[in-house]
Amino acid sequence: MIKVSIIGATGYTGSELLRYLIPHSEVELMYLTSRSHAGTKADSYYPFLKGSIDKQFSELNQEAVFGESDVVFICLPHGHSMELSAAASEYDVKIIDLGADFRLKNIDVYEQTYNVEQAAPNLLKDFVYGLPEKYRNDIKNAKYIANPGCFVTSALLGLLPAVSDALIDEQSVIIDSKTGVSGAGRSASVDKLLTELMGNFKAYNPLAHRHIPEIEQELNSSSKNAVQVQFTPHLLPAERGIFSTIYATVKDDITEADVIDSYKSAYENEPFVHVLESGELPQMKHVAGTNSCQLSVQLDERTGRLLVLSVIDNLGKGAAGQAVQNMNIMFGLPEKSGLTTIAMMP
Ligand SMILES: NC(=O)C1=CN([C@@H]2O[C@H](COP(=O)(O)OP(=O)(O)OC[C@H]3O[C@@H](n4cnc5c(N)ncnc54)[C@H](OP(=O)(O)O)[C@@H]3O)[C@@H](O)[C@H]2O)C=CC1
Ligand SMILES: CC(=O)N[C@@H](CCC(=O)OP(=O)(O)O)C(=O)O
Repeated sequence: MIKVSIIGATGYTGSELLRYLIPHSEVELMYLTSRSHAGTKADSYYPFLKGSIDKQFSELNQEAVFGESDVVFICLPHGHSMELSAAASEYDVKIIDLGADFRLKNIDVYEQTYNVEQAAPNLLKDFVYGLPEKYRNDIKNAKYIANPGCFVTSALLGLLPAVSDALIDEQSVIIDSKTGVSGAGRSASVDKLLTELMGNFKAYNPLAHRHIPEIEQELNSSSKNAVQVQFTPHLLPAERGIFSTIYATVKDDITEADVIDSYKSAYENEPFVHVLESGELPQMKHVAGTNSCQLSVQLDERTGRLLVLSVIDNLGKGAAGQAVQNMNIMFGLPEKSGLTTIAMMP
């Protein structure tokens, strides 16, 4: 059994991890840490876990958590993983960080984007970017994983085949994303109230969202030419889900058959990425609560633009599901272990 602990278990990604890890046949849960609810039973804090778990949250005791676990998921706000990972490096324990502290390889870019100092620069080279569809072989041998951002996952899965196979003008990419509100975490702010969200729809952080450098880092490392993206996120009155509508101009002579071949061959052996058939369109509900990504890929012959619709659950493939997929790969388990949930319909 793999001994697993979660730091920051009371948040949305922490509770989503529990939903995947409790039924996982190879996992033994060790410590679930919380500053604010140490001593509270997990199924009192989260009654949806009644009958599924008999554990309580505890304060973070680094010696116990890092000393007794095989792998620790860090589910804290950005900026908190650097010091913790440095402390963990004294122990024989793997780390999967769901935050952004080790995703950006360029220290200046990280510090400008997140407005904090990179306090553990020596560990950066040891963190593998946790997108299995791109880095599966590196993940197998990794000690530390930087789990990708949620918007970034939807954008990369929607664009990597086109960029790697040089099908599109690399400067023409537009990513128009919509997210459910759980992407912002569990601590409420006024703009996340039901009264502000219901019947409403709005953009935020246009031109400057913190996921832009992460998307460009990963597209550029798969491209011969420099890639630049225009990315605008929007907030939906929904609990979870990301729907990214992606446009890019195709290069001369590229046909729809080239595009479809590229995506089908990139993902034919991927357990969680599904390229839809012609005429099928993805919906957020069809991946809700799962680790799946559904992609619709079309070429508009009239405008010469590729249109990709990429749908994930921000808490699934965008966070906890992908983190469990990475754990499975790191420990040599079947990749779908604990991740076989099917979305609910209706
Ligand atoms: N929500 C999403 O869809 C996604 C989130 N992520 C990333 O995952 C990480 C966790 O996100 P999420 O679960 O949504 O966040 P939440 O805000 O829901 O939970 C974070 C938890 O961390 C603890 N915490 C909060 N502030 C601090 C602090 N200053 N010091 C120590 N602990 C703190 C809190 O637990 P307590 O007070 O009990 O200690 C809280 O429950 C973030 O880095 C986020 O950006 C990544 C992809 C998607
Ligand atoms: C609705 C909302 O606010 N979503 C968050 C993105 C989700 C997130 O947690 O960011 P990471 O994936 O980088 O960790 C945002 O736009 O900043």
